[in-house]
Amino acid sequence: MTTLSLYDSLSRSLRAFTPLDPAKGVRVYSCGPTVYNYAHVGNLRAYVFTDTLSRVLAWKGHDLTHVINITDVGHLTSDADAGDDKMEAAAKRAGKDIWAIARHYTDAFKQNLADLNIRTPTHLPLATDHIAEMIDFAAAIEEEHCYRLDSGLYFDVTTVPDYGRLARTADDAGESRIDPVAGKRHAQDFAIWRTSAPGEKRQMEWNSPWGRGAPGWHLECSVMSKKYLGESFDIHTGGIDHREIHHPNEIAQNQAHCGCGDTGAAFWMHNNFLVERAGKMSKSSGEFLTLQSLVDRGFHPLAYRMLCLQAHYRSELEFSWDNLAAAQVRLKRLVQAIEGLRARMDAPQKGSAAAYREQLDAAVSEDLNTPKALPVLDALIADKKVSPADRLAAMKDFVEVLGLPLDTIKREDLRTRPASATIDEATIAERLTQRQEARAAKDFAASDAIRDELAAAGVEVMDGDPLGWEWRVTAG
Ligand SMILES: Nc1ncnc2c1ncn2[C@@H]1O[C@H](COP(=O)(O)OP(=O)(O)OP(=O)(O)O)[C@@H](O)[C@H]1O
Ligand SMILES: [Zn+2]
Repeated sequence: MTTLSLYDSLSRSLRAFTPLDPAKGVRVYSCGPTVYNYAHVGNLRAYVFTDTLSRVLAWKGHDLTHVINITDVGHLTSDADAGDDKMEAAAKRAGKDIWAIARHYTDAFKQNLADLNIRTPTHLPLATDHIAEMIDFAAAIEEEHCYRLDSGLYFDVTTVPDYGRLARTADDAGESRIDPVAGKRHAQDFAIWRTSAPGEKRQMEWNSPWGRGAPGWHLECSVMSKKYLGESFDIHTGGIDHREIHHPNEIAQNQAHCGCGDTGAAFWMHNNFLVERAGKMSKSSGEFLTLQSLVDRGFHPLAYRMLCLQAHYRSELEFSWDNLAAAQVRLKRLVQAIEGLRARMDAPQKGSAAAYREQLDAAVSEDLNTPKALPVLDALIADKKVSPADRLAAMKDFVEVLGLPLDTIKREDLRTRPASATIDEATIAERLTQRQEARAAKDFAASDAIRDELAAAGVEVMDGDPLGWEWRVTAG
């Protein structure tokens, strides 16, 4: 197979990937969701990306350990040291038990992963299950790297070499984004333990050598990556917002803890944003799209996966309903073509499909270039010089690598009804049969009446549709 090259944000270059310690397989850590709300589809782009990464690694024969953590404490409303804990703020707003909120959104996140055919990571650890280890980690670096303030234990970023090398904004403009905390030695110093203010009522707090309080968000990832993957592991991922503050701070803690220059991961990889016309999709800004809201509009979750795969993970991707609809059509065309191949399995053997596997390998080995791999799949499915059976066999590699379950998904699965539709599939099928009968009997008044009835229920009849779709829902 071709050597895999991956873009490392720290060296700002494409580098050939080889496992740090082949005996340990490949170890990957991905910053997980903050479970104070549903993940928006932008957040989910980050996990489609990590899933592509882990699928490519597994396909190339690596034994993978993948961690996605659940941030159920510590992430403040600003990535810098200011604001409320996002979890506490959400619980207060909803007047609910914070643990119930965390559980609810964690379950919803797991469902999102399943719906997008994202492989279940090896570990999905909760930050709140690792408080004792976080306290140990902080205690171990306290003397040489930290100082105490009334508001908590702070990390002095000048105690490690090259702080902020990862960030693109480690200049004056960047620093100004960090809100001041009284007494901090340097603007970029950050809390690794936040002590509850006198009179502050937190639902989640723990005793520590620095008073009752909660861990800092950056500390969690250093502790959980070290626990599940070791002090040095292969790849750390996150969205590009993490390149600026969260990951530089994780790196600083890792360097402090190992007492060496090691940043923790051999590769630091970042996916670009899903944006809307108005800008980055963001949970904190209030309005955002969940996977369920796409389903409610009649889209299959895998249409969203297809949309993600059509863009390179390091490019910005613009979300629009038209783009999503086009991705769903592309998926439908593939599924329809594959159903056609399945009907012709006894056709005689012809040329070989081996070249397609090589082209797939070449595309994804080039920093996971999925937009380049998709046309290879189209070409394979359409190649009349290869027998249908061989095309279907060769397709399995694409299924594995791209995570589109083309071997099991059916056309009907892709015909999702919007939640607002007032009619079910069986009724639609029944009406369409009656309409065909009316047309056969040249009773066009009856046939038109049925079409109008369906239109009123949000279903458009598609006569002569080349995809053989018969009907579709009108955007509801
Ligand atoms: N619009 C986006 N496009 C792609 N990835 C994103 C986007 N927004 C956030 N991410 C990534 O999603 C992952 C989960 O982030 P997390 O749940 O902590 O988001 P958040 O900071 O609470 O949400 P937001 O930034 O939307 O307020 C992170 O890797 C983050 O970098
Ligand atoms: Zn993290």
